[in-house]
Amino acid sequence: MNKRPREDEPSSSLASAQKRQFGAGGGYGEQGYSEERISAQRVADHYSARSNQTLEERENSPIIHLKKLNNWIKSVLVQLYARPGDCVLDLACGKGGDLIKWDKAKVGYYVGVDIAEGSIKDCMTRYNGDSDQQRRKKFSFPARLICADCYETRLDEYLCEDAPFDICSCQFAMHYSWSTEARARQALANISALLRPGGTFIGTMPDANVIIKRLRESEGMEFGNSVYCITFGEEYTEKKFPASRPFGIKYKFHLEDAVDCPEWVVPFHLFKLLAEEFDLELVLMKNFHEFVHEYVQRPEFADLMRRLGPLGDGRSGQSTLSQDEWEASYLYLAFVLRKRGPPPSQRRANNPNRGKTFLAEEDIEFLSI
Ligand SMILES: C[S@@+](CC[C@H](N)C(=O)[O-])C[C@H]1O[C@@H](n2cnc3c(N)ncnc32)[C@H](O)[C@@H]1O
Repeated sequence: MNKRPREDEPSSSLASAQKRQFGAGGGYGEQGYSEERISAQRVADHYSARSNQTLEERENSPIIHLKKLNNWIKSVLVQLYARPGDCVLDLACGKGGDLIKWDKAKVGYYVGVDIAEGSIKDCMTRYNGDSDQQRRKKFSFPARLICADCYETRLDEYLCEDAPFDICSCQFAMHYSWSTEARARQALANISALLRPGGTFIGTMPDANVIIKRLRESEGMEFGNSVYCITFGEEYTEKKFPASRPFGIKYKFHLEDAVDCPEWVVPFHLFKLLAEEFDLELVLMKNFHEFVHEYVQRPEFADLMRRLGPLGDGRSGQSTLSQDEWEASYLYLAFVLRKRGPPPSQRRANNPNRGKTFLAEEDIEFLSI
């Protein structure tokens, strides 16, 4: 297993960063604001355009084993932290790739939010049980699907009647909030306000330590392998990232058969500090390599690994995760945060009006900012 690199990317100074970003008068400049929207829209368009793959297309993907490994990691997080009957808030839910995981955890209610209209519609199809991939019974929990920018929209207000949620999940997407401090704050404000005290926030995102280390090791502004490529702009030629500007550090990320859009570096120690401001305390943070090594030791998760198949099942001739896919997985980390405060002594009664068990397109709620 690779060793963790030292923590040498942007360091803390939220206050000074805030002053720079907001200027004396506070608020966005006109230009910064529209740039942000344009970037968020680019991300949304990219994901919207990626339609649901058939089972065959998926199995032929050059990163099929990486996708399976990612699914194993998300399943472990869900199994560790979700409880039967839980109300789930899935931020940046995409095409609903985690619905089966939540169903296995026997959750009671699900709200999925994503900025990409195409993805949220695919999520609806999957939820209704008619997607090509699914071929399974319908899900047992009622659901609600919302198309919105989770990092701009006041979801705390919009979803206040559904709150509190027991668990919030944001898988492979928290870094899209880190383009400005205002967005990062809105993301955490939404999560904190909607979680109950003692509620859990689970997620996965790029590991800034690894990305910055790889950039510094590379000769130019680009690094990667046969499955991924990361490119930083010329403004970072010195490969220095001042502590005073920890937001908006953009790079281009290409992951074969999956991602091709701008992303932002999230210095994890700042993420942790900012989360604390919103009463979210760190429970766990592990790079994917460490996560795999640790949890595959547990018999129940080793068994799940065999069933999902990212590392093969030991039969000869079976393909497994390639070295390049394993290296790409090193770019990510998993985290768990807990909302401060004592959990309520009683779970709130389930509101029978919440969500539906079959969703039509008209049921998808569209929120503009
Ligand atoms: C890599 S996909 C992950 C999808 C899903 N969480 C999963 O693990 O399968 C990233 C998702 O983040 C969504 N996303 C990006 N920016 C967003 C934003 N500002 N608000 C809501 N969703 C966003 C994208 O549309 C996309 O569905």
